[in-house]
Amino acid sequence: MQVYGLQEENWNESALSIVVVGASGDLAKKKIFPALFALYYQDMLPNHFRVFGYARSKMSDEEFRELIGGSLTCRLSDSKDCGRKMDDFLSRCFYQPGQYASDEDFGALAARMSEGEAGLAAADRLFYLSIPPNIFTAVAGAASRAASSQTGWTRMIVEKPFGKDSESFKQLSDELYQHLREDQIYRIDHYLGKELIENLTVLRFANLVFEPLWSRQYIRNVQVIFSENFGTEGRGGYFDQYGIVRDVIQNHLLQIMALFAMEQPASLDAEDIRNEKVKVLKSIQQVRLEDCVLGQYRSRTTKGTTLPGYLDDDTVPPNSITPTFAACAVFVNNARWDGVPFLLKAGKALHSRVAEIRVQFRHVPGNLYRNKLGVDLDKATNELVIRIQPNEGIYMKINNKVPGLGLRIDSTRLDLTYKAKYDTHLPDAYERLILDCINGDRRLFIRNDELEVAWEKFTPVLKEIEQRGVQPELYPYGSRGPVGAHYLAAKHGVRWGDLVDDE
Ligand SMILES: NC(=O)C1=CN([C@@H]2O[C@H](COP(=O)(O)OP(=O)(O)OC[C@H]3O[C@@H](n4cnc5c(N)ncnc54)[C@H](OP(=O)(O)O)[C@@H]3O)[C@@H](O)[C@H]2O)C=CC1
Ligand SMILES: O=C1O[C@H](COP(=O)(O)O)[C@@H](O)[C@H](O)[C@H]1O
Repeated sequence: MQVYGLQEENWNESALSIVVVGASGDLAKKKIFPALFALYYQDMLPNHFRVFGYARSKMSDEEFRELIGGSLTCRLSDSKDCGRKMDDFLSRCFYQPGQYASDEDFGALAARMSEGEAGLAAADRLFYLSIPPNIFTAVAGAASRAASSQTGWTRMIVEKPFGKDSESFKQLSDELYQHLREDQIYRIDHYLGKELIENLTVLRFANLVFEPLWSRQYIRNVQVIFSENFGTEGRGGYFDQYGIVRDVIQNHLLQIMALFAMEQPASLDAEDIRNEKVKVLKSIQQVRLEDCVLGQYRSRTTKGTTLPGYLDDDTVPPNSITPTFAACAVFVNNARWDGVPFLLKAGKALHSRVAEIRVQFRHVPGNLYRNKLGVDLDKATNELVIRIQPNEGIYMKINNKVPGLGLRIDSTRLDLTYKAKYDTHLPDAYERLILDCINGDRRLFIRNDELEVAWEKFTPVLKEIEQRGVQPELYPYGSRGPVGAHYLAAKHGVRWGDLVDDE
């Protein structure tokens, strides 16, 4: 395996063509091209790399360069050479218009790719499917038939959503297997590419102090929290067909939970890690409707400005009951986690943008300092917070004597805030994941059986919600979400750590 960015001697041996299918779209512009430029800027791409945009929209190479040029930024600290590098990068970008199911059009793309591959020992081709899911299979078929590499590898990154339930997942999966082998499919969940998520296994398995505490014996509950302070703006059409459970909880939050709760893998090999994830996912109980709270944001007028409700989005059908907020209590039926609630909470149009994991520990038995800590024992227990974004960091809430005469105890933090400790920019998740795919590193991509189990756990409750037409509880735009989330937490003896910290 060639490891680009690390083994420079390999860089001249083969060509790399990266094809962004759906190049005219939102994700391509917002994330994929900026990530590719950031990799190029950091010299992580091989010498003979070229980028091809592919979509139905008609554009010349020049127009395409203009389109993506506007979204590239020189955000890296050493940006003095950035203008020149940007021009170099753009000169390696090309655009090929075409239909998604057309072998002929993908053949024309292949002919253009071949031009830059001539004379090199191997030509590797990476297709990033940044398109709506209803055309994944058509593209996989046409691209693999007409534009696969004959001398190197061909890989495809497939975006979410990967199905809507167990049945549609299986259909999509079977269809993709008609064109691609498992080792060619890179199912992306961009949360796995975030710095703090990569660090989760390091934190657990490289520190003696955590692993012994990582069980029902010491942990009271685990909270995986995602909140955004903006609504579906512009993506309502997509979002309404899926809802927040499918958009965020069944994938991003469940993946985080699996990494958090799995047993130690035999090695850092992708298959060993993914075997452990599948094992713990299988041990999760079916999610029950009585353990879920659903919400939908409504409009709110504040200081003379009206923030639109979900139903005010023109792309959302009138009277939609699609949830934009959900909190679910999930349980793992195994010896390590029996009885520990994992609370997964996600919402749009809330009061802040944050993603974090909160681990609340049990009370110290026979606590000597009980009367010094006040009556609120919830506030006096240790809590480990892994802040995924923004202001990435890890902190542990501990009880500490307030310095000075007398004996006053205070809850304070052992704090590792990344920007205070590390003078380096954190790579965007898409940078890391695209580079991993180029290097053939599958650890942070999702295997088919992981998704199969993930859908098994959520499909029954999603169907029940839809069949019963469960009405979401309304919450105002910019609020802390529906009150029902507090009742759900209280039912399981939990207080939301993010809301306590806000007080
Ligand atoms: N945008 C985001 O923030 C995120 C997106 N994703 C996923 O990434 C993928 C791409 O997302 P995004 O860029 O937002 O998608 P877009 O809706 O912007 O679609 C991408 C491109 O696909 C083509 N397209 C759109 N609709 C259709 C259609 N019905 N039939 C055929 N072609 C169509 C269009 O290109 P043209 O008309 O030129 O052919 C469009 O520019 C999706 O699977 C999405 O779920 C995942 C996480 C976040
Ligand atoms: O996958 C998705 O993620 C984004 C949030 O990603 P982030 O990296 O900006 O936190 C979310 O807005 C979107 O609805 C969802 O599809």
